[in-house]
Amino acid sequence: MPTIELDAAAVRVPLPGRGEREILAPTTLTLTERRIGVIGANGSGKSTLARLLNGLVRPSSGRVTVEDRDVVRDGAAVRRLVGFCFTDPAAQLVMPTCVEDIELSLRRTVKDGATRRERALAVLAANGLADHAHDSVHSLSGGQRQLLALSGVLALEPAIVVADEPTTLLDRANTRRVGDTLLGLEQQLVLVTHDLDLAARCDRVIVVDDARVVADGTPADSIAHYTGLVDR
Ligand SMILES: Nc1ncnc2c1ncn2[C@@H]1O[C@H](COP(=O)(O)OP(=O)(O)OP(=O)(O)O)[C@@H](O)[C@H]1O
Repeated sequence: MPTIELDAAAVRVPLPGRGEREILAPTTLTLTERRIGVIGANGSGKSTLARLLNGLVRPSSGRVTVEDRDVVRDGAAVRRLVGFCFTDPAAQLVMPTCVEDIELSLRRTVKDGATRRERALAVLAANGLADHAHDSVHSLSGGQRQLLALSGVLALEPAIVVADEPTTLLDRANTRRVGDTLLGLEQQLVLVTHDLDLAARCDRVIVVDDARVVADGTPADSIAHYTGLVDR
């Protein structure tokens, strides 16, 4: 599996007229497991941590590297390695039909139009969307839309997938479908989630509370720590 390293990486944002606020305290982690869950309360800093991993957020101090590439200095290389899946697929889906949306993802890497179409159809088929290739993105269910957004990320064959609450908008059946797809990926997965059943299926779970990592270990230990915080 790839290696993601945070070396005292912290994120601070300006508070107008009042200095700065730390939204992630200096954090040092080495992530090498296949499926890494990140859990914690609303506003605790999970998305900030996830966004550091592909340069969507830059560390205010410290360093983040992916396979020894610095997310700030080697941003383009890091974005090729790390695919990012958002909570709301609408943030990623912009073309009228499903196949066109995947083709858009592939526009830089596959120059020939016929090959691009072939590759896009294969990616849709691999994610159970073959029958919807020529359908409007808007005709899909919420779960199918999330799978389509994920397909667009997977089309680029990233070594790592970071998914930020990808099932939050989904019902139970679609949560299971999208969760099964993500947890079954061959790639390394960093999964930010409020779904403790999905977190329990990861190899390692990190708990974020009040802008810092407060637990990091087996799913059972980390989930117990988190529920202890909630019940406190
Ligand atoms: N660019 C920014 N400027 C100011 N504050 C920010 C910025 N980005 C995040 N924050 C604040 O930092 C805190 C942590 O945000 P973050 O999105 O990382 O939390 P989260 O754990 O992912 O929450 P949720 O579960 O609600 O998605 C929140 O209070 C948020 O309002």
